[in-house]
Amino acid sequence: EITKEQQALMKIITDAYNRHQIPQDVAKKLLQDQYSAEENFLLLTEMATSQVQVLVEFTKNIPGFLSLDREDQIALLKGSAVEAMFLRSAQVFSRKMPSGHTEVLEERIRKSGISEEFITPMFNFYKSIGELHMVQEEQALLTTVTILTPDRPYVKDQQAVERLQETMLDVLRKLCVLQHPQEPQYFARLLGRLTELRTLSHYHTEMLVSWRMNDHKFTPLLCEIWDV
Ligand SMILES: O=C(O)c1ccc2nc(N3C[C@H]4CCC[C@@H](C3)[C@@H]4OCc3c(-c4c(Cl)cccc4Cl)noc3C3CC3)sc2c1
Repeated sequence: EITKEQQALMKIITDAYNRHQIPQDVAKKLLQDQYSAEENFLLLTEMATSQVQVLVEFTKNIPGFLSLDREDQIALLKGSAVEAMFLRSAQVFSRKMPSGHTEVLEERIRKSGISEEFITPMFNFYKSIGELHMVQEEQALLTTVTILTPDRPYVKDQQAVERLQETMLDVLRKLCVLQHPQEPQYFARLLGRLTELRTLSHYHTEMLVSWRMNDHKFTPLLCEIWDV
């Protein structure tokens, strides 16, 4: 079962995950009433920028992350940002936000110049995450496992990242057994979502290319993290 230090590790990560959220005044902008494709893109850009800042702060709280090689830290963030943002935003869709953010967010994403071929897998993913009914510790640990993926481009010391990721996977595996005793395959299903995330990340690269071709502008932070 889960050891004392694994409990402590899980608490640090879950507290950090809950502490670092998009500021409510930014999220509330979803409810403003302009709904043009241009307006939606601008709003999504602002929210993605805020989400990246939140993600960087969360990542700095992952025990051991700041001891990694500095350039590897950057490579892990760049390589996992989209996947971590899909996971984080999946909670918005599965939590059925009381403030009605869910409906307007879906509406704005569907009407922001993203081709239908990417919209369908995107919302299928959101649905498949919702069906897992993850507890917040599982959400925080799954995001942490995604960030600590050793085979991202340009990572030099993959062993160091692998050691960290394995520590987190061990806690997540035990947590899944505890939280979902009737579902022995639950942990495997969670890891299956990480495969789906990689596919979405490839679609996302195409989304960026298509936005660029239509002369859409991104913020400096998004340009840096997504090399656009
Ligand atoms: O906690 C809340 O209340 C809350 C409410 C809404 C909300 N929307 C959030 N988003 C909206 C958007 C979709 C999820 C990831 C990003 C943050 C943001 O990304 C938009 C985006 C994406 C993107 C999309 Cl459309 C879907 C999934 C992931 C990404 Cl990165 N790609 O490029 C962009 C910008 C247009 C350049 S986080 C959040 C929290």
